[in-house]
Amino acid sequence: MIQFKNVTLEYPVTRTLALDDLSLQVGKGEFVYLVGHSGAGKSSFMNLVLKRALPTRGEIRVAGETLARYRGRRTALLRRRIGTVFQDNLLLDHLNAYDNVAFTLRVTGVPQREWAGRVTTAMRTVGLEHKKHALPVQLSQGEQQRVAIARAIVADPPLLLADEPTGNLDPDHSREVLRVLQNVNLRGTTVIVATHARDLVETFRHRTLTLRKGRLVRDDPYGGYTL
Ligand SMILES: Nc1ncnc2c1ncn2[C@@H]1O[C@H](COP(=O)(O)OP(=O)(O)OP(=O)(O)O)[C@@H](O)[C@H]1O
Repeated sequence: MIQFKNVTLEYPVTRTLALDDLSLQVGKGEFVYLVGHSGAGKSSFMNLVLKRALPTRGEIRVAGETLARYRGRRTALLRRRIGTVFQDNLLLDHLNAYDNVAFTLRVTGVPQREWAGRVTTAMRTVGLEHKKHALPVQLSQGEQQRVAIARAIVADPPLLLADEPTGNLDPDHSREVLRVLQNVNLRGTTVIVATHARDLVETFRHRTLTLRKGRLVRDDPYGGYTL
């Protein structure tokens, strides 16, 4: 699903070396954690996969295709096929949970007759079918995070990128979110989770990639949190 070959990312203005000669592969259907100290390069990795940033050197392939060959509209289409759960993509305040989730279907061009069924399935996956009429302010942070996951998965993306999906959540809600992500993975979506949540990485074991100063220093198939 993802292949990085000797990828280096140096941010232009500050000349920060965010990723340094990174080579790795993530196969279809895998569940992978990305861990590392703050500034290790986790978000930069996600941004490269989404082509929000361009590598200074090296080659990136997503779903078998070289990202450098994607241009304009194709880049937009690629992004639409990748579900994202990021701290900064908040729910739209004026829309209820159902409409927030349906919004993804609108922008991905899914026919309207499929919306109700798909939204209901996604809301059920995150355990919030009964809250579909609630506005974001009427939901707890954990529930809002689960709606954000429902929104990310409703179009059945082959790949889901989650950057700190349990940031700001208490331990119970964090575990709930992790279970949801695992369910999504069991349904066939490749899931990559960048996180600082040691307890989750230790409890729900999956392959774990550790970055340190932009370098891959560990690739543990059985998981475990060692920075
Ligand atoms: N847009 C940018 N311009 C310049 N430097 C950046 C930019 N974004 C990130 N950096 C720098 O690149 C390095 C990697 O940052 P990145 O956000 O990828 O780390 P991270 O592992 O996601 O950190 P955190 O766990 O704190 O989110 C850091 O030194 C950071 O300061």
